[in-house]
Amino acid sequence: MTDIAQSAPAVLMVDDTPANLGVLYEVLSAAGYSVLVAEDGESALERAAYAQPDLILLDVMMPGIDGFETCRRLKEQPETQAIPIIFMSALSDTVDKIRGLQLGAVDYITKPFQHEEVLARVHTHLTLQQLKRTLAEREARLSALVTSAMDAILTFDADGLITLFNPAAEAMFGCNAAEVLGQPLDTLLAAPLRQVVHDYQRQSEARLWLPEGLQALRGNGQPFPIEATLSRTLVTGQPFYTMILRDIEARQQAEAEFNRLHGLNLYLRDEIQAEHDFEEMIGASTALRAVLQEVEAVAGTQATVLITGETGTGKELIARAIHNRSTRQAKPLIKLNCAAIAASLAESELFGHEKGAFTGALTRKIGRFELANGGTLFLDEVGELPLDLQAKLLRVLQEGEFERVGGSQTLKTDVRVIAATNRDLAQRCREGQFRADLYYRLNVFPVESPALRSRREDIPLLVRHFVQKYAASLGKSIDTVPLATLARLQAYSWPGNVRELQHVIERAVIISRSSTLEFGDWLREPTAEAGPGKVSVLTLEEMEYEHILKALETTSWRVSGEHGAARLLGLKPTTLEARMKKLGIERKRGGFEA
Ligand SMILES: Nc1ncnc2c1ncn2[C@@H]1O[C@H](COP(=O)(O)OP(=O)(O)OP(=O)(O)O)[C@@H](O)[C@H]1O
Repeated sequence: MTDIAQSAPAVLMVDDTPANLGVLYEVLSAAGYSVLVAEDGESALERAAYAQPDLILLDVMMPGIDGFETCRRLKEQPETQAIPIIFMSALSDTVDKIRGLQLGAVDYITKPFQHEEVLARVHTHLTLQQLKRTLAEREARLSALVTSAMDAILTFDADGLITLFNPAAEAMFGCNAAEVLGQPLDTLLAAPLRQVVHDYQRQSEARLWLPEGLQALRGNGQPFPIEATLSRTLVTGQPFYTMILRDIEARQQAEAEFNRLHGLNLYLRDEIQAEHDFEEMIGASTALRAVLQEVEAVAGTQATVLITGETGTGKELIARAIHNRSTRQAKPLIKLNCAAIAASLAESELFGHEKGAFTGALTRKIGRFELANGGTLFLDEVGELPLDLQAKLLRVLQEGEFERVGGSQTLKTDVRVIAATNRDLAQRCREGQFRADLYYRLNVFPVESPALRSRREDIPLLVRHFVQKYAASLGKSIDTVPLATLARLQAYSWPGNVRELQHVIERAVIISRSSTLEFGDWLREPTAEAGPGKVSVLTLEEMEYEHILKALETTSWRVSGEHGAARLLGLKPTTLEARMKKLGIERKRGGFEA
């Protein structure tokens, strides 16, 4: 009997005659069954509930509750109702047989019985029972699969009527199974897909893959893109179809967004390249050559670099040159101007934030440290970084770890930091404005960007470079710079350094009407009228104060824009404002425009 089940099947015999029980016990045990016995209906109910036999042989005539009543109760109880019952009785009355079967018994054996007949019937019903169980199990597994599938699964018959519609299909189409079962599938398909399904029904292929390009219709008639498989099975000679669909609307949207961002990324890279890559560092002075040597030396290392120097001397250009010569050059160089962002937003700019981290954080934002992963982060005007952020910056520099604002997940990043400042950071440390530990961490490799007035021999080269650059962009041809102009340019002190020179040359090119550069009376030394002897009396700071004040008065206290003081001085508006603050230059009431 081992073919029926792994362990020996258990048979419960219920009979009030011990002799009958004895004989059957012998026969069933010899056939390999595990045999249980009960002498009356009551104990049969108890034993069956407890031992869960695979089959029950039940005598009809018994004292107390008879076999019929016992059968009725067994079929009533959930734990015993599935056990097949075979009645045994001396009665050959058809009425009783029918009654037994009506009560749920599977068979009937008449006493006296042949041993072989008993064994054959027991074996048959145990086999049937086992098959039923296997079938039920398979059905349960299949139904769980269909119910829990992420893809919509629907089946339809040869007439195109829907016969199954799983929960994923309900969610995808936005209608209940009850509404669509028995309805034509066509109502859920856009015309081209409908045609594909009809053609498929006429062909003999077992399976058809429908890649993207076709649309189904939601319950409200709204089309949406899908990809699907169609398959055919024969059930009792009739074709039966299964369609498994995937809604690819979200995926297509995500792909479109990815492409957009990828494109944007490439565009920005190109823009950055166009802006800066070809921006050579012009100059042949000893001071500039020394800087370029330092750039070459440090570029290949992973060392943090601190570039110091006055505004407009080319600190950003130096940072880009280091990045472009480093092993990180294929990855982005991301820039953050620490002076240009509000202190309250600086942390989120550096480290990003999670959605809902603060009012206005509507989506997750990726910070500069994440954007620069694998590449370089250029922290311009690092001296302006708020103190609390200096501590966080130090942690990333030391451990390569940080958290987004409002996030609990610790993120790792591999970023080389290049910082720049026009401040005296050591002095800022003494004033308690800058963390000394961060200063030492940044100052691993200091590079000093020389002021233009300390390398005047570069001025002619720079002038030629900017004249050519702006003339080309304006479609002009300028080949002569009068010696007197050059002499004036070389004599000037250039507090705004190369940026200031660049702007005055641009201005000159704009106004030039011939092939000779025309130059206006734009270069006003703050101390020019004081005479050469007195220049040394003024400190640099005093000179700067005077110069900025004059520029602000000339521009009616307008800081930014085409006619602003920043432009005139060759400074970034944010830098000018920072300098004004430092020097205590107050905006004039009423007359100031930012
Ligand atoms: N040696 C150079 N050759 C050509 N252009 C230069 C040179 N140095 C600076 N420039 C140009 O001058 C302008 C200012 O340079 P940059 O922004 O690098 O200065 P910076 O020191 O970072 O200024 P800030 O301190 O104000 O941020 C840029 O347009 C840059 O291309």
